[in-house]
Amino acid sequence: MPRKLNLNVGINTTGYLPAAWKYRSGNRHDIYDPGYYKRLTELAHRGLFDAVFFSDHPALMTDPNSRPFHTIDPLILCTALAAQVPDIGFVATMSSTYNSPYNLARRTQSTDIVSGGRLIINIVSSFNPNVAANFGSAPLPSRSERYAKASEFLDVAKKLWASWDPSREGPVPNEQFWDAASAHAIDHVGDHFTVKGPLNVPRGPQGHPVVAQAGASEGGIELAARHGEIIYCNILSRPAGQAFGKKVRDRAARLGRDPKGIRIVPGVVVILGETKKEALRKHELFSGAGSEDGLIARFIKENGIDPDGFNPDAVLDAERFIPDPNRLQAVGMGLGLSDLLTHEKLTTRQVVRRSEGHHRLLLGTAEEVADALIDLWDDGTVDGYTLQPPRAPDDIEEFVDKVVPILQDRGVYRSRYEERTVRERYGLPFPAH
Ligand SMILES: Cc1cc2nc3c(=O)[nH]c(=O)nc-3n(C[C@H](O)[C@H](O)[C@H](O)COP(=O)(O)O)c2cc1C
Repeated sequence: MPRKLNLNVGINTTGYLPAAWKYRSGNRHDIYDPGYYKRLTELAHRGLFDAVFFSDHPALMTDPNSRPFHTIDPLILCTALAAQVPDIGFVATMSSTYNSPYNLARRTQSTDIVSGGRLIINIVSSFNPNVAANFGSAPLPSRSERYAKASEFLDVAKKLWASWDPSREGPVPNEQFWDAASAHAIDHVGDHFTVKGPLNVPRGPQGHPVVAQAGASEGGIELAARHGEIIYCNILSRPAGQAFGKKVRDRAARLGRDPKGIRIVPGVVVILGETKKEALRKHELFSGAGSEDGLIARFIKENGIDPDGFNPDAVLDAERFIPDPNRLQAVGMGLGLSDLLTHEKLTTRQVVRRSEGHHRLLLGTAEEVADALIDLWDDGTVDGYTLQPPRAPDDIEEFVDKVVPILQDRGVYRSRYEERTVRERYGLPFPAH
């Protein structure tokens, strides 16, 4: 089967860019209206996306000038949407630090069965202290502790997902209801979890939900290599993308895992215009910066640079932007920029037009955007993208109407849904027991 471009689309609240809510159609109550998410999912379905994507932090953002980005629980929402919109898949972000393996394995396997094999779970270890504060008085565990727990969490979840397999049933005597030997205890005893099992939900149509992973620190790469089937990341250029993909796949091979079971699916922010100039102007508005100077001023502030005497047209030193591996925020979010500057000599004025919200920024006409999307996909640097629209529904609708037809004309994107499960759509292997 010819290789096709995989596309997910983020549909959190009003869209990906915090300040872009001022330029969207709709009202502020959309963010907790199930009907609104149904309309977004139907729009994504019309665009034949592989899946809609929900990032998540179980904490309310309370900045009055920005929209809360995470509201209704993603797994609940995905389950409800799966009953209303056919074909399309669902990515629910869930924390391995603030969940239990048994409950998460049960809930996700249940959604995967209910949806007919359309669930992808994006396992994050959570890095936000406001999240930690909602789960007891203990501070956020260190990154290394979080990732050690995340790895064991997924080991346990996979054992549970495979623990009851009706296909293992033998002949069932008349007086018996079922062959209980088809369900095995897992008797897991580890550093972080003790779980007997079996799971009281049987194996689903995908074996288990597809496992996505975000986070690109050392711990994030290890988790991706061990368990990640779809890697959601920040890739701003070809050399950076190839280096990232090689790093994850080489680590997977060293761990005895077939790297062919890994798809690199970075985020991408697309802002379309009838002309490049129009797209540049929309970027200045949707980012909240107001102008190119505003974008530069924001960059200086976000990176703690002394504005006095700063020259936005001087080439930036990549070393200066390598994120502290122990910083609180996601290291992966910061690595995108330092990787870009490692491979390309760029000034601030150039950089602010290459990345928005830590993701690769594509500004231009539909043709130019389609060319850029195909560019990194064609040679295998990436397997697809998670489109992060500045505004929902507006930028999703524009992408579906203007960019999808070009991708289809180029023969790189589906013209109809064919495979039943998201695992099949991504060409991922069915998990062994
Ligand atoms: C592209 C991307 C998206 C992410 N989305 C989330 C998210 O929705 N929720 C979350 O808690 N962490 C998210 N993270 C952070 C990591 O998944 C994870 O929480 C980890 O603790 C920090 O990542 P790091 O390994 O890059 O430091 C994201 C990271 C990346 C690179």
